[in-house]
Amino acid sequence: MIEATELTKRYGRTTAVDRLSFTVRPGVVTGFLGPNGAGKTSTLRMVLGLNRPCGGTVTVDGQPFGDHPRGLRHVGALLDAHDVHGGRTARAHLTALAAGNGLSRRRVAEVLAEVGLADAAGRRIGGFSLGMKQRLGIAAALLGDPPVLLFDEPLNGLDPEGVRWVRNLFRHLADDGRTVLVSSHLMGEMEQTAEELIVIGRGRLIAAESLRQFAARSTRQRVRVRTPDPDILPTLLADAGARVRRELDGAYTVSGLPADRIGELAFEHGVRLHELSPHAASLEESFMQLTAESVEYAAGGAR
Ligand SMILES: Nc1ncnc2c1ncn2[C@@H]1O[C@H](COP(=O)(O)OP(=O)(O)OP(=O)(O)O)[C@@H](O)[C@H]1O
Repeated sequence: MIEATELTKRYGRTTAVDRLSFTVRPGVVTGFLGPNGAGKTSTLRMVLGLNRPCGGTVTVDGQPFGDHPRGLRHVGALLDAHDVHGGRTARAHLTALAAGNGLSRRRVAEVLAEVGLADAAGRRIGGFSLGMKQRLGIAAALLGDPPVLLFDEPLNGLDPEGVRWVRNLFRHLADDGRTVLVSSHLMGEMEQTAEELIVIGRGRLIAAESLRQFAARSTRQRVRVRTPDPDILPTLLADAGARVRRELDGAYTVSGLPADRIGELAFEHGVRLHELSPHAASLEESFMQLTAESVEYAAGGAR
């Protein structure tokens, strides 16, 4: 279990993590979500004791990570897949890590096979694709067979087969009773990966709940309407409290009124409709709405 309490990190005048409190439970995959610059990496680095918090605490199974004598056997982490010595082979890289943590060479061979890099074990990492580096980083995280695993943007650079493999791996690790925390800036990536979510923006907690709860809370309906009487309908809907946006193809996207009410209003006023179709907002859209306020750099310039 990972527990953060009022965790805070400032870099000069930038507050990267702002009194953040959350709990990550074992046995489920937890997605750590936030737009670019939200403070995910800073938080993970504090969990691992690589950065010192300016305030608050974070513990892994009740202790600050630095106090755990077992290192890689307790927490495995993939932070930056590029942070490896390109001149080394995959096997040499993992063997050095294993030696530093009292782990066997046999374990190196096992994890190389587990991540699908057995055939590339003797190749220099400098020639690896990003996807292969991600696999190597995951192998390093698994090396000590730890009960707690952290992955920072592990799906970056993976092809669809790789993404499916990683999702299955995370699910199996969680099913074994491990604590698995996976960061991403894309809700779409987490939709099929995580059961629990911790959503942050500008270093602050926005939501901590199950994916199902998040979906139920944030799904908003929009209705697409087409009419050959465009002079009447938009005003009618706006007067009834809806927000109406005209699309490039001439249709209207209406939010704030259910489809049946729109149909009734049109009928009552003799407006012909050629289309009336409700659409649930995707989780990605809901996430974007929820975090819109906290996006550090939005299109159109920094805020
Ligand atoms: N070493 C540092 N020195 C100064 N500012 C930093 C440093 N590390 C991070 N920051 C700033 O802290 C904020 C949070 O960054 P962080 O990398 O933790 O976010 P993130 O959610 O991981 O973002 P991304 O998805 O872009 O990796 C950003 O404003 C970033 O510019």
